[in-house]
Amino acid sequence: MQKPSFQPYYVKALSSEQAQLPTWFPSGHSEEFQLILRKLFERGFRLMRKLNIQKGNLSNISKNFVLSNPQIHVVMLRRALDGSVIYLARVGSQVQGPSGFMHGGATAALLDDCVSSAVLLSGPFAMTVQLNVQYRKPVPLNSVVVVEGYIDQTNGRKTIAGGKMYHPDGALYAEATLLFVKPRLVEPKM
Ligand SMILES: CCCCCCCCCCCC(=O)SCCNC(=O)CCNC(=O)[C@H](O)C(C)(C)COP(=O)(O)OP(=O)(O)OC[C@H]1O[C@@H](n2cnc3c(N)ncnc32)[C@H](O)[C@@H]1OP(=O)(O)O
Repeated sequence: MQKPSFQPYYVKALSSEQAQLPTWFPSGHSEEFQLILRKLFERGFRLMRKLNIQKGNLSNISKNFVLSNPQIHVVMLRRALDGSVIYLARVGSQVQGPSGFMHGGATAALLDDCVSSAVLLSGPFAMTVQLNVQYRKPVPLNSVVVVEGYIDQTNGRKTIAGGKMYHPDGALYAEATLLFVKPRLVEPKM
């Protein structure tokens, strides 16, 4: 199933009414960042809280490479309608690959993490076994990116999923297709 790209509903959201942000909305972000978050709320995304309660086997996420990384500040949102997940992320200066731009491995990790969140929050524990990233534009350091993760289809223990990384104006930085497999035996702790 082909998911609609992020851009059309992002652009459409710009014309709709302002959503009311919760009082616990993290402060200190740019106006641009707050505008995107507001628009996402209007599209039905909700900030995830109390993750360890919702998914007991994910209670260790504070050690997650991406979510605990001081160079990658993430606000996670999820849409109940289809389980897709949005990461609003600010990438710092020390995730450099090419001079002035984000390392491709960091881009891949961010995509993998966002899509993994969509998969893990939608079903049983599964691990990435394939990650195919298409890099479309270099991502500047010290910038805000919007990452979308969604499930395409699940067939038995296998889930095919996808992710996209955008500039806040909707320009595509990178896109990925992923294959997840639910382990046959033990469920590793994340
Ligand atoms: C929410 C809060 C935030 C939470 C945020 C948290 C985000 C965390 C994100 C972390 C994401 C990661 O980095 S995960 C870490 C990187 N990934 C890994 O380390 C996974 C390493 N791989 C494995 O351990 C293993 O392959 C398993 C356990 C996944 C599967 O082994 P298994 O259980 O023995 O299954 P097995 O029989 O081999 O395979 C089952 C089926 O899948 C197919 N299959 C298996 N591997 C592959 C493959 N690479 N490519 C194609 N197909 C494959 C097999 O052919 C088979 O198909 P058929 O014969 O049935 O048709």
